[in-house]
Amino acid sequence: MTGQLEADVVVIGLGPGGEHLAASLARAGLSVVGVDRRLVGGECPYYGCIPSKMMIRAADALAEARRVPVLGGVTDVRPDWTTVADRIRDEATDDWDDKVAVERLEKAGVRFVRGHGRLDGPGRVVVATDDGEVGVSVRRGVVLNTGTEPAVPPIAGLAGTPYWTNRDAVRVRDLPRSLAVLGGGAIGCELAQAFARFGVEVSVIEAFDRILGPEEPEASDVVRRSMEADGIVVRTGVGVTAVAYEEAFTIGLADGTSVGAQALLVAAGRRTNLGDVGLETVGLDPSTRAIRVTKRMRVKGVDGLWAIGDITGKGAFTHMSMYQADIALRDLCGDGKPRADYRAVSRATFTDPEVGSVGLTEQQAREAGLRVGVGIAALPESSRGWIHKAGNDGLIKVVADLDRDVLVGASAVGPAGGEIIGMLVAAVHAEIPLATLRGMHFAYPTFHRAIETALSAVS
Ligand SMILES: Cc1cc2nc3c(=O)[nH]c(=O)nc-3n(C[C@H](O)[C@H](O)[C@H](O)COP(=O)(O)OP(=O)(O)OC[C@H]3O[C@@H](n4cnc5c(N)ncnc54)[C@H](O)[C@@H]3O)c2cc1C
Ligand SMILES: NC(=O)c1ccc[n+]([C@@H]2O[C@H](COP(=O)([O-])OP(=O)(O)OC[C@H]3O[C@@H](n4cnc5c(N)ncnc54)[C@H](O)[C@@H]3O)[C@@H](O)[C@H]2O)c1
Repeated sequence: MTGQLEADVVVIGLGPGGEHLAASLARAGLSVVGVDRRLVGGECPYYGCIPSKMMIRAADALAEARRVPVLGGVTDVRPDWTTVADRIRDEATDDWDDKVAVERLEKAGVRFVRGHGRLDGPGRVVVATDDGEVGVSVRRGVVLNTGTEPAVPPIAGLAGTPYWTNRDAVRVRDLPRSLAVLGGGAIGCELAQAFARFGVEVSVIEAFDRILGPEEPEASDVVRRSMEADGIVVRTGVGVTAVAYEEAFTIGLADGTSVGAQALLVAAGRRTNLGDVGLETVGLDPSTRAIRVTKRMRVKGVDGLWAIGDITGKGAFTHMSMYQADIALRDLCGDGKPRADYRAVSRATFTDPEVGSVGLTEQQAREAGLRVGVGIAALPESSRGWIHKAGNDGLIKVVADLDRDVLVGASAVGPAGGEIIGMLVAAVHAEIPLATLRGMHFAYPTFHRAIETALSAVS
C-alpha cells in the first residue's frame, strides 16, 4: 500500500453524474475523493453524446443542403470529414485529454485519484494507480458510477479483427468506402446515418425484427424509411453469425447471406462495469448486470453504498445519470426529497427525423394492464409538415390511460422531435388531465400543433 487517505465520500467512476456529484458534495463542504481510471466525465463527452452529436449536426446540415433544390435553388454539396474530425478532436475532447475536467473538479475541492477503484469491504475503497495502491477509509459513503463498456458479442471470427466500437468511430479521420453496422439501436442508427450522409456505403444489420426496438413501431418505420432514403441498406430480423477479415470484412448472417464492408462498427449494446469493483466484499453478486437501488439511490441491502448512472438499469442516458446524482447528493447531505420517480423518463434519438419519447409505449401500457387509448397524427398532414415538405416525415403518438384520463407515454418523431417531446414530458410527469391538454392553445403553424390532432384522436 503506497498511500492512505480518509474522506467523507468516495465516488468511484466519474461519468457525467459522478463528476457532478463529487464536485457538488465538495462544494457543500464534505471531503470527497473522486476516482476514475480513464477520463473524467466518462463516455458522454469523449466517446458518446457529444462527439456523436457533432457528427450528426454536420451530417444533418449536409442533408438539409441537399433538400434545397426541392424548395428553392441549386446546391453543390461536397462533404469534408476533416472539419468534423478536427472539431471532435479540438473542441469536444481536447484530443481525448481531461486536463480541464480534472482542474475543474480539483477547483471544486475534490481530491482526484486516477486509477481503478474497488470496494474493499464496508467503508473502505482501494484504488490501483500507476504508482501503487491507495486505500481510502470512508466516513459517510461510497458512490458507484462506473458506467459501461461496449458489449462485443461472442461471434465466430470477430475477436482479433480491426472492428470499431463507438470509441473508434468518433476518432475516425479517414472515412472508409463502406461500413457495416452490427446493431440497429440508438448508437447504430445515429452513427450509420451520419456516416452515410458523408458518402459512406452503409449497411445496418439488426437481429430484432425492427430497428430502434425500444421505440414505438411507427417510429422505427419512419426512421427506417429515412435511412433507406439516405442509401443505407437496413437488414432486420437477421443476426450476425460469423465475421471474417482479410483487408475487408465479410459478415455472415443467420439466413446464409453475407455483407461485405471495408469497416465494421459493433453497436450491439453495453456491458456494465460491475464485475471488478469489489461487490463481493460487501455481499453483492459481482456478476449482476445492474445494481438494485432505492428511490434515494442507496444500494439495496448494503449500508453506506450508493449507485447512479447506467449501472442502475433505469435508462442509459446522461440526463438519467445527472438526475440520479442530484438525488444521491440530497440524500448524502441529509435532505431527502424529492426521491427518484421513473414514470416520465424521456429520451431523444438523434436520427433524422429525431425520435423523442417519454414514459410507456403502447405495448408497455397494455402489458401493465391499463385501459389504453391511442392517438396518432402524421406530420406531413399537418399544416407545418405540408409547408416544410422535404424532410417532413414523422408523427406524434400519444398513449393514454383512459381510466385516469391522463397520458402515460408519447412519441414525437420528426424535425426537432427531441424538442417537441418536451411538452409531452410535462404532461406525463404532471399527469395533466386530457381535457386540460385539449383545451390548450397550440400555435399555428407549428409541428407541436400536431399534438392537438393526436389528442383529439385518442380512442
Ligand atoms: C455513442 C453514444 C452516444 C450516446 N448518446 C447519448 C445522447 O445523445 N444522450 C444521452 O442522454 N445519452 C447518450 N449516450 C449514453 C451516455 O453516454 C451515458 O448514459 C452517460 O455517459 C452516463 O453514463 P454513466 O454516468 O453511467 O457513466 P459513464 O459515462 O459510462 O462513465 C463511467 C466512468 O467510470 C469509470 N470507471 C469505470 N469503472 C471504474 C473503476 N473500477 N474505477 C475507476 N473508474 C472507473 C470509467 O472510466 C468512466 O469514466 C450515448 C452513449 C454512446 C456510447
Ligand atoms: N440519443 C441517445 O440518447 C443515445 C444515443 C446512443 C446511445 N444511447 C444509449 O446507449 C445505449 C446503448 O446503445 P446501443 O445502440 O449500443 O444498444 P441497444 O441495446 O439500444 O441496441 C443494440 C442493438 O443491437 C442488436 N444486436 C445485438 N447483437 C446482435 C447481433 N449479433 N446481430 C445483430 N444485431 C444484434 C440488438 O438487437 C439491439 O437492437 C442505449 O440503450 C441508449 O440508452 C443513447
